[in-house]
Amino acid sequence: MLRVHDLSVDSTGRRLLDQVSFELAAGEQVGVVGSSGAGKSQLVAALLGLTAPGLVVSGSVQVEGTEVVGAGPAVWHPLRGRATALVAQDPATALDPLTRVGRQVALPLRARGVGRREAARRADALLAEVGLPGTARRFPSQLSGGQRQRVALALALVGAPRLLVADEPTSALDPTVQAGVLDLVDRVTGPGLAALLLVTHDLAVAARLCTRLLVLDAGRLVLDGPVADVLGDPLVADVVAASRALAVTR
Ligand SMILES: Nc1ncnc2c1ncn2[C@@H]1O[C@H](COP(=O)(O)OP(=O)(O)OP(=O)(O)O)[C@@H](O)[C@H]1O
Repeated sequence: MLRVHDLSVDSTGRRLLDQVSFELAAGEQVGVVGSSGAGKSQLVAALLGLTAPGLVVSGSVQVEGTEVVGAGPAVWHPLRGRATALVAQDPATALDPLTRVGRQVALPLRARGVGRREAARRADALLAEVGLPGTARRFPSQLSGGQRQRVALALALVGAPRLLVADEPTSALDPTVQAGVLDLVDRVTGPGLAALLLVTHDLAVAARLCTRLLVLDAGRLVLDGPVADVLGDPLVADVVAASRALAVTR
């Protein structure tokens, strides 16, 4: 699904991501953990062609065999939403506040030539699948934060992506609704379904959803292995301490 080799991201005079290499198989559920500033978001951005202007990406990222480092819209167009899809931390970045959620979920289908009625029917079905039946005519402002993140997930799933990248998908949510959204992410990814790359501060969450963990520290990939091996590694103690400290300050 994904082959990453020597991926680096540089700012002027500073390396934010340093020669990261790993592979991710179809249907694999992999967590990316690391303390604040470790480079998790830079990794996600570089993988998905979303690196901020002014930063320089080097190395190689192949999405299902297609090289995407330095690729333009023509290369990304057939991949975005189908090969890869992103669920960001804040659903507000994915949703249009002025468009009813059913229409938002239907729009990518319409863009692919699906008829109006069929697109609406499929949007309704997808909203029901993420636990929001009957909400198609609501605006994002008429939904709770957890419900909005479910709509963002429906939007990410509409193209049946083969890799779902979720960057702290529940950290903006109330703890009481976090579990429901994570269960949903778990239900729609895994063997035979989409692969998952889950960025999280929370090792417990990563351990629950993922079979393998990547640990970033100061832009470097310092560990990559099965969850049990990584959690048992002394290097991870620092990450655990950092994530606990963060949980307390939050
Ligand atoms: N546009 C930018 N220009 C220069 N440096 C940046 C830019 N964006 C992020 N950085 C720096 O890159 C480093 C990695 O940031 P990144 O956001 O990837 O960390 P993170 O692991 O996702 O942290 P957090 O868990 O706090 O979100 C940080 O030191 C950050 O200050």
